[in-house]
Amino acid sequence: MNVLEWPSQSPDLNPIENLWKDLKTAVHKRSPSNLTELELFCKEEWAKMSVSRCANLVESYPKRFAAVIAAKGGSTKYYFMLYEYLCTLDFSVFYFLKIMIIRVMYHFAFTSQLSVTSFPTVFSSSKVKHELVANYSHLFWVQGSRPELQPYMLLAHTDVVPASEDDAWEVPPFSGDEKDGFIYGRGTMDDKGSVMGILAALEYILMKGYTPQRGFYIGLGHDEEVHGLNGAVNIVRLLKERGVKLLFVLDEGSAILDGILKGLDGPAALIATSEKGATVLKLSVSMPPSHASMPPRETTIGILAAAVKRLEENPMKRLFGLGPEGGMFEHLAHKFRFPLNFVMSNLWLFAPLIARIMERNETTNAFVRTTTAVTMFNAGVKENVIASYAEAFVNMRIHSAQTLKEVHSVQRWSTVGDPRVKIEVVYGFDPLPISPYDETSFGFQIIKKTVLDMFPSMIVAPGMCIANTDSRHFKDLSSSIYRFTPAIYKPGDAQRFHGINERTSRENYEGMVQFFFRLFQNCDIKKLPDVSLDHN
Ligand SMILES: CCCCCCCC/C=C\CCCCCCCC(=O)N[C@@H](CCSC)C(=O)O
Repeated sequence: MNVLEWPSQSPDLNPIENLWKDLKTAVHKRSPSNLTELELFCKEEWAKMSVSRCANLVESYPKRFAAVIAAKGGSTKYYFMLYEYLCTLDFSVFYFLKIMIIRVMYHFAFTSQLSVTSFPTVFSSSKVKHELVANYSHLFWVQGSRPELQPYMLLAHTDVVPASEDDAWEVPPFSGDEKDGFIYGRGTMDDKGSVMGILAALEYILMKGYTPQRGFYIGLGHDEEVHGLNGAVNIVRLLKERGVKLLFVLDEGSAILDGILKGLDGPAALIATSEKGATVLKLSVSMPPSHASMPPRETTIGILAAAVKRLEENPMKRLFGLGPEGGMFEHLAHKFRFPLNFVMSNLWLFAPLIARIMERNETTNAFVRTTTAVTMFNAGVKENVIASYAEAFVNMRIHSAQTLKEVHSVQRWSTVGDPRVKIEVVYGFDPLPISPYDETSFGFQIIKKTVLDMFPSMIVAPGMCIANTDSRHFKDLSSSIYRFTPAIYKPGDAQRFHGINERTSRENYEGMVQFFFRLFQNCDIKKLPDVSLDHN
């Protein structure tokens, strides 16, 4: 049998697309007025699909196949007929989002690539220029009607950290399955949710015929989890060559926290104005190998393990209140319950006390200090040979009030403290500058306005990103770099980043699409919101 290859998501060849169309037509005729009705009508109409209709679709397969060959693998009239038909429908936001959710699940389940057919308007609009950078990253330019307005840029990334099916996920990590209102899968939070949210919002706004006044870029990196050295760095290089300066940049890196900061009444949207620096150190110990029956008093493994233990037992000093987290807690102070509201309003006095409370929890500890995480330890080749070499990798995230140089010297001279342990710097960079967040800061105020448009009573405050993002490569293109995803995270969610059961709720995904949809329009407003009317 000859096996023919074609893209996994080729609607021209996929009979299910026609059935989707039938389903949409039938459901649309019944005008569902809420999600429950929509679900019910979908199920009822699906059950009515006839066997003969399916048989016809299978029989017409050779015709569609021939058309795809004639189009040299490109789109055929079959796909565009389907798409044009969909465009004639009067989509409600509800209905549109439902389709987008089906698309995002489909994307997670079946393809690792951005599909032209998932966002047909984006990829066919004359207002949008798309280019591949370093083969796999995507750069979109959405042209505005007023070229004199400075453009802004949205960032997200398509790559993810590994996930193993052996790690007790509730659903397979690359299934994209939905369970109890959550879409599960590696990348749903970090950061394919943002990729899909941005593109879905762009698709929708273009379908609506909205022409933005202010042009904007969208950069989707493919190697953020390994420093963005091919993706983000090359996007920056291209933009620099083209003389682009950005009004602001918005990337992942912070979110709406609900119940994560103890004592805070209600959720808070934290727009990170900076991110920590980082360094990775390699510690290693070498000695000649020997027989396990005559062990030396200390082995490579023992020496290194002791050094690693010293690192864990001697965390870097508390710096709470001396970086942008100080401003964050002062902004939030009045929303804390008594006596925390009083304490938070007087950080000059109470910062050391708060730091001791915050360091007890691993998420809040990250705001207090430069963190130290031993992430890899390799040694030994045979169970009866004394290992000649042991190495450990130490991943540190540098608090804004510290420098890379200072961190290196503390680790070298006081904590590792054993000349037999060789210390090499794998990489390192300083904490990022703090972006402005006063009432004249366009980017910050527009992101804030967009959050408040969606959640009018939300507390919005400047925050700090405790991890690292692609946006750090953009600091020569803009001094206003913000990290924020409009997703609501609750206790337990922080552990899903790079952990198991990464997931996004339907509400978070819908919120993401709505947020970017509104942001595109808010960036066209002529006057910044009057912050004196701000009730936060
Ligand atoms: C790291 C997760 C912390 C979760 C804290 C919860 C509070 C903040 C809420 C949400 C925002 C989290 C955004 C995290 C973005 C993580 C991006 C990332 O993983 N980047 C890599 C980059 C590797 S290159 C050095 C990283 O390891 O930092």
